[in-house]
Amino acid sequence: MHHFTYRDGVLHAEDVALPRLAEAVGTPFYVYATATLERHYRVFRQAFEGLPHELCFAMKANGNLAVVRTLANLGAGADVVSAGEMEMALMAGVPAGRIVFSGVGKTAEEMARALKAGILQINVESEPELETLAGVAAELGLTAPVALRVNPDVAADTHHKIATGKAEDKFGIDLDRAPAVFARAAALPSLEVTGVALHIGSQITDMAPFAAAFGRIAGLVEGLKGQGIALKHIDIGGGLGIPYIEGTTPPGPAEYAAVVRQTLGHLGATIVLEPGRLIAGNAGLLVSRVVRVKEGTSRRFLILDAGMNDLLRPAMYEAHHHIHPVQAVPGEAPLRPIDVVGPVCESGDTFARGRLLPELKEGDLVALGSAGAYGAVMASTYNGRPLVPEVLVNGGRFHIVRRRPDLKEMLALESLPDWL
Ligand SMILES: Cc1ncc(COP(=O)(O)O)c(C=O)c1O
Ligand SMILES: N[C@@H](CCCC[NH3+])C(=O)O
Repeated sequence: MHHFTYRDGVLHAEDVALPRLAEAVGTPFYVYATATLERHYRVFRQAFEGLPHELCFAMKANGNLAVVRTLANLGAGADVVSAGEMEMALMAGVPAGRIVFSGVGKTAEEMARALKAGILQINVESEPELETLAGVAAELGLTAPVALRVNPDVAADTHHKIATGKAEDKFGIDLDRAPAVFARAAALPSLEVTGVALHIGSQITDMAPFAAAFGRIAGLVEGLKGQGIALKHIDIGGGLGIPYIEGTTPPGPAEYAAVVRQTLGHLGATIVLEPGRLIAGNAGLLVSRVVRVKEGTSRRFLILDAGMNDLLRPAMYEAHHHIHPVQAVPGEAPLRPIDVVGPVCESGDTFARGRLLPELKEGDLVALGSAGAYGAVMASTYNGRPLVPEVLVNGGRFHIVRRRPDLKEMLALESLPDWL
């Protein structure tokens, strides 16, 4: 069941011991477990069995080439939000016909690239975007497959920075404007209206907002049918939350799929799913080494070689990530509260405050859990720190999918003007 487990006294990713991996790759690094990715993908699809659907993995959660290839091999499509993500999806082997393109700020150039690639659908988020897309398609002599992203004005109980479905959020077309915009889209000859899209936020662990939003969309779809606009696709976005805290079990794909069946199942459309976090989140760890332990006057600090630039979520969303000592800890080992921090020069570079951990010392390895989604993709080189490697394990083997650049390579992107 679990693909990160203690064996022979140390934490393993599948059959690879993390200390061995750390030796080979150097710390910090991200590691992803193939078996977990595959299991999450299968469980999600099984929940929707019998309902026509297309699963487009949200690449913003994890754009690692080997992760996306693993999912593409199982039949996944991709939800992309930039030309860069689209090219990465194609490179990973996702067929163009399984790619949907979302986002409020697509440029005309990005639209043209998507149309030339022949993707499944462009999810348009505003009236001006619709007009631009119609123009781009007409100029290329192509027909753009379009879904309109609607804002259902539903509050999702999640961190305010990742809620997207309220009227005041920048995403989607207001529900009451939607019929008119659909009519306009249907009248534009370079567009083919294929569907409606929504996405109310991320890390949602309560099914009620999904039910409310899907119910509103069902009403819209029925109204449009009366208007003579039949939709092939209902793209319900992503957003299903995962357990970050060990031992908690938020509703999973089965409960989510039940809501989808109840609210949208009768409409006969293909449901497009865009899960990101649920597929990749608990399939990844960030492995880091203890640089030193500092006993302050008021607090104790465990200083890691990974920082907020490598895993931004705690600093940005006060997110909780489990911290696993890589060396197995005997059951009776005393636990003491300690602040787990990185080396970056900001107090926000804190992974956990007062976390109960066994005694750890310089050189020990720890693994930050649930780091497979919105981890490496949100990393930066802040404080002159190179992006860390990403490794995929599969059974007993591993592959470094992205290696650590050396400082020379990192600096090679910079140059000085000749007048300085
Ligand atoms: C349009 C869209 N689809 C899918 C996702 C993926 O969401 P999650 O990782 O929460 O499943 C997001 C991010 O929240 C999104 O903005
Ligand atoms: N980056 C966020 C999720 C954003 C979802 C994007 N729409 C997180 O780490 O939780």
